Amino acid sequence: MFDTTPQLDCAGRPLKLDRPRVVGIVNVTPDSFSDGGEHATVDAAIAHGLKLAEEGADALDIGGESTRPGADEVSTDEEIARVVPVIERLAKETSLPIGVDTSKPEVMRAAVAAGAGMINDVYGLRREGALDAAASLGVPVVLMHMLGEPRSMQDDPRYDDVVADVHRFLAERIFAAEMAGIAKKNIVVDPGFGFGKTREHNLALLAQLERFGELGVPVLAGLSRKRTIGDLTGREAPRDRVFGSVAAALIAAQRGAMLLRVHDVAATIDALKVWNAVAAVPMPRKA
Ligand SMILES: Nc1nc2ncc(COP(=O)(O)OP(=O)(O)O)nc2c(=O)[nH]1
Repeated sequence: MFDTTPQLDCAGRPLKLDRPRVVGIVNVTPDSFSDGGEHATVDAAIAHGLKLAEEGADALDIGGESTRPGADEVSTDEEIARVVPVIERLAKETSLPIGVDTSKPEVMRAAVAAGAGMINDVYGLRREGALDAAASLGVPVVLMHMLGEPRSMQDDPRYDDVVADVHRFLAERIFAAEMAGIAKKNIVVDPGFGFGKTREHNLALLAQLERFGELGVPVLAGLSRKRTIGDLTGREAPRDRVFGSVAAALIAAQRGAMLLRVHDVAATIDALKVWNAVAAVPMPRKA
């Protein structure tokens, strides 16, 4: 009997989507909003990736350029120098699917050559050459919504209807990806929490996350340690936003997210274990 459970084939490393899966974040950056500088060196990032794998992450996402509002641009060479050694070592020392969080085609190619099996692009493959690079690499892609550019996206984000607008954008990016030769089974979408959104926009997107399931591809949610969590909980420091982040991850899972991109892997996995146990309980037939 064929196993019909959807899964992503990340360069030979399967990521089964039979239940919400946890993607651990490894930022090899000096200035990430969430953990800037904590894992900025290659060795520190590798150690952090191994720790997240130990904690039970289902996949890792390696980023070499901060995408926070106002972040400094990183050159292609610098970004490659940051992520490739980390990807190489983590691909060797773990059996986890490894994503690269980049928008640059050259970084995508170098990362996949080093062992990455998924491309996570906050620009939704809109940069010059990105669609063709991703199509030629043949690995799953995460298409995320962002309003404008990181530098200015939070200045004064406005939408007619944020859920409908983001939904339309993602539908267009799925179409563009398929036209470029990316198979639909290799496409994941992400509403891009915090990428040109106010707190109200982020809450509307989370409340109506199920709408994105209509696009026919898995949904990834990345709320971990973000400003909206901080605003709601009064936790100024990102590392103090674990409980709020876990709550948001659970809500996203309940509303259809199959991939949860988080910093706090162990805490999120514990919460999902409780959620999965309850989700597995057979419910009595409705009369
Ligand atoms: N698909 C996806 N990718 C993302 N990459 C970075 C960040 C920002 O978070 P972080 O990586 O912790 O910070 P920084 O970009 O400052 O490194 N958020 C997302 C997200 O929500 N979705």
